[in-house]
Amino acid sequence: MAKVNVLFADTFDKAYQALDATIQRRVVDFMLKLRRDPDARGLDLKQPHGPRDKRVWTARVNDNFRAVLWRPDAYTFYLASIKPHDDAYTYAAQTVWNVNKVTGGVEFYDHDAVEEVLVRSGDSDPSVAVSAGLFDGVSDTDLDRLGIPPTLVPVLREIRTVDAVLGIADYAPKLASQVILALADGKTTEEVWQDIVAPSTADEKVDPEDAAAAVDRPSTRETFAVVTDNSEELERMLLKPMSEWRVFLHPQQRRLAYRPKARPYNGPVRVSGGPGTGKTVVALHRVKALADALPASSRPQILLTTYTNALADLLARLLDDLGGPDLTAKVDILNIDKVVRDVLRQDTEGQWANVEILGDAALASRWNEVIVELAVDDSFDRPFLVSEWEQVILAQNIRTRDEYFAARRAGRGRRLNRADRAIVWSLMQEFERRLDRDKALGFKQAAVRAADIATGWEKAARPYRHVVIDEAQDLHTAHWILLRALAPSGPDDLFIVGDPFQRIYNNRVALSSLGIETRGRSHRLTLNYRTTRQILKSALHLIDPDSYDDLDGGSDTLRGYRSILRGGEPEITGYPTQASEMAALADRIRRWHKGGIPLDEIAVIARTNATAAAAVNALQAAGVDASQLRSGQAVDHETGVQTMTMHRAKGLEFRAVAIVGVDARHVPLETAVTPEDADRLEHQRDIQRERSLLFVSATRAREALAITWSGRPSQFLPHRAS
Ligand SMILES: Nc1ncnc2c1ncn2[C@@H]1O[C@H](COP(=O)(O)OP(=O)(O)OP(=O)(O)O)[C@@H](O)[C@H]1O
Repeated sequence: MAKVNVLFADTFDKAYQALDATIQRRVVDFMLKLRRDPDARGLDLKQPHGPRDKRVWTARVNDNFRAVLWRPDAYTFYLASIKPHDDAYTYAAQTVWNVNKVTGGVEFYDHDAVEEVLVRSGDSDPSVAVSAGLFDGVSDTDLDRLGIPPTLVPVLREIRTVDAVLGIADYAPKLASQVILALADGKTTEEVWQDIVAPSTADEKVDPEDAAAAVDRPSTRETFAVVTDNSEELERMLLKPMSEWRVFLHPQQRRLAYRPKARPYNGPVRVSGGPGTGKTVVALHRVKALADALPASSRPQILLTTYTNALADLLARLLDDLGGPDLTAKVDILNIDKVVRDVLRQDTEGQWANVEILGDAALASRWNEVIVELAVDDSFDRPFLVSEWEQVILAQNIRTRDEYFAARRAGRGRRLNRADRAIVWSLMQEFERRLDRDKALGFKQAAVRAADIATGWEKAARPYRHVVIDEAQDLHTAHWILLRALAPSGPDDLFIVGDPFQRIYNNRVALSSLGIETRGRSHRLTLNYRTTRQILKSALHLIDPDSYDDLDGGSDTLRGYRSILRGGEPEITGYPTQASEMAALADRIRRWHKGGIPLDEIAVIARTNATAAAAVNALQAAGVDASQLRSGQAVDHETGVQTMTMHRAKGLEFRAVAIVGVDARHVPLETAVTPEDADRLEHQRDIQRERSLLFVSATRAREALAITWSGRPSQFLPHRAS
């Protein structure tokens, strides 16, 4: 018998999750049976009356339930849903299927449901429909070129209202939904082609009659997952809630992660994209693809790293979700500081194995000591010295006075003459001498030493074959040199994922200058899976999208960044006092909770620990369960509303987010911004970083967002705050 292909749609998965456990078991048996012998009698394949597509069937799962499927040829089955007997026949008759001419992907939709949207919105009522069609300016040829299924074109011609567009986007196939939303938003057909359609087009010429050839296309797999012969794996795919990211990838996500083995990446790859575009998802799937291709070995050959400990823990949990222990056994998942620490530990001959690594607070008090004891005047304050140390001395691994005098200080706003340099160098030298004396290092300094050690290793001694990096925008130059040295240069060596718009630490690099060449291997994701269109729009108002550089000295853009999710408008509100702001916060949270959002799916985010603590106190006093999530601490779902700083919120997501204390003193935080007259460039960068913090915070929200303040509003919200 020829190979049987059985695939199930994301809608099938949802219908499955609504069934009770005994029927779920029957469903898995049914799927496996269909795969083994599609002509088995018990399957009872029958066609509905008057179908829109003659290749649609229903099949028996048990006496009460039937599956709805498309059988374009004898051996190919696409499962759409599972429904009670009569509903299954009705639904089967209504569905329209096709292989998309542009993407080559199989897609389907419920045509009757789409027509009902037009009736409900009044758009199809001839007595009302006097206004112009919303898509009159787009020709049939263009709609065809943009991958709109032919049967949807007449429907689009009837649309007159935005309500109808939104309703139809809920039912249309994925690509068509994105295209019509973007056209309705006023994007030109060329923009829609470039930003939405082109990344999903098929690699080869598409034969719309050949549904079997479509099975493996990335755009088919955006909606359909392949049924394998492993019942456990199948149950895992169907069962886990929120599992979509594990199974249904955007064509671009799939192409990036599951590159054919025969065509490895010929060097480092860089993937960028706005918040919520599934960068972490791509990194996790990339790890899986690399791991699947590796033979079992005694120690992990893949390093998956990110900036903070909390994010590394999150990655470990997600990777386990994706592939279980077979996968995680092949991967070291470490935050960047642990990577540094691991390398230093291997320096058993040298002086670094047992060194103490100091955090920012400990370093700050040492700087203060040096300044008080040595500085002749106050022309170089601690913020200046810290950034000079990190951005110049450590970034260029400068060890001598001569090297410092010859150093490039590009990007540093304050010019230093020779006399200035002499003073700064003497302060630096003394600062480092004291650390040496105490056998201590700062975190970034530790990274420099670790990079020195690792770059000295023979190629064969490099511990990993593949390094996958998430949240790359926040790594320091020394981290990059270190990571570069951990895997030998070669195919599939580095996979780098990050978003410059979310840079919240003061590190910036040009990767190519560090021997990490990603030119020709840089990709950008644009479809947001997390956040509603309404929230995204508000979040985008918080930043200036034209002023962000990428990791390679170029500029990054959010062009094409979009969502197809829908929800309410964010609330952006000021209050006279902090007490009234907090009282409103408690009310808002009660409202969200009453609306069905569990407390632990609600986050309160503030710029400082103090404001976060004030929010926790106010909520507790108002009888709302809340706790503060500290840095390094994992989310505890037992403790009610999760309250945290903007830094801690990075990489997380919640159904509802309230950002509090967004006033003129705290956002941007006065103490975190270099005065403009002290250093204009540094000032601009600080402001941008503060903006990014607010942007990161707002984009953690999936369904509901509130931004509030008391007193004078933040300068980042001026036009709405008035
Ligand atoms: N193909 C997909 N199908 C369904 N959900 C997805 C898909 N890709 C990503 N998601 C979901 O979208 C959300 C954001 O994904 P992810 O965290 O990977 O994005 P990100 O780009 O790393 O975000 P950020 O930079 O804001 O931290 C998650 O809930 C994830 O499960």
